[in-house]
Amino acid sequence: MKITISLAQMDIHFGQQAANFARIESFVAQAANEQADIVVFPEMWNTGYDLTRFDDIADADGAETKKLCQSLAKKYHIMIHAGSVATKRHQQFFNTTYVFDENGQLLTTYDKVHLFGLMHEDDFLAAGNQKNRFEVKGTPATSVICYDIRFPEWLRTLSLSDSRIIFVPAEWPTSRIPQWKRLLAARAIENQCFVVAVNRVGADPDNDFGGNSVVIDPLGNELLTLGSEETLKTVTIDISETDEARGFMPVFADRRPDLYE
Ligand SMILES: NC(=O)CCC(=O)C(=O)O
Repeated sequence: MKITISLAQMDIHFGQQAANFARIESFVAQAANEQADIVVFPEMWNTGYDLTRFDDIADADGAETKKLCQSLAKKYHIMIHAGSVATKRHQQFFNTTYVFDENGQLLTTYDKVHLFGLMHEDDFLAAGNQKNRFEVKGTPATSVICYDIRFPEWLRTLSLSDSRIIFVPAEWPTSRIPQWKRLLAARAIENQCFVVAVNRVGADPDNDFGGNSVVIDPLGNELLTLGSEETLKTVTIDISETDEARGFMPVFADRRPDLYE
């Protein structure tokens, strides 16, 4: 099975949801024009980390995000991994991923599990506590968000449902891009799967963000690496490479979960 994936490495207007909503159609249209099966956006692309204003600007129950992405998915007949967006539910705020199929149907919802204290998420957001699993052209996949990649036990837990692709939307600062690359490669190698990671570019009042969105194969090779400019790039992956990696070295079968508690 081959899957064509577009990485929408966008800049984000700080706290301006309407402006960010207005920008995504051009990325979706370009991805569809490049025959992509799925287009992937970065973390919290609706507002950025304008945390103190979330009461005014976070998307209530993700309703606006869902309406927009469902209509774009249907219009361009393409799956949309909507990165993540700031959402509001029951008087709490979340950093939430939505994934839509090419008919606009919502396939999964995931709230970021590990909140990132260095960017004050834990002061403003509630943490998620649920796994997620969905399919891209019949291939099992899962999603985490940014800081989650520093928790290999969480990605392993998600991978045990036979995920062959791990998606990672991010707002990862420029100063730690070398760690971003190494962590993502390690997660791909140890889980013997593809990693599709989309970082934002540009800056907010506290950080510069370094792009370097990347698609990594199950052996840790970078198949596509973006620079630090706003852009969309497309690559095709071959899922049979995950079977080859797992057949050659049966890491999942060799696990000793009885010793891991
Ligand atoms: N938005 C984030 O979760 C950033 C995580 C990060 O920068 C890290 O170093 O981890």
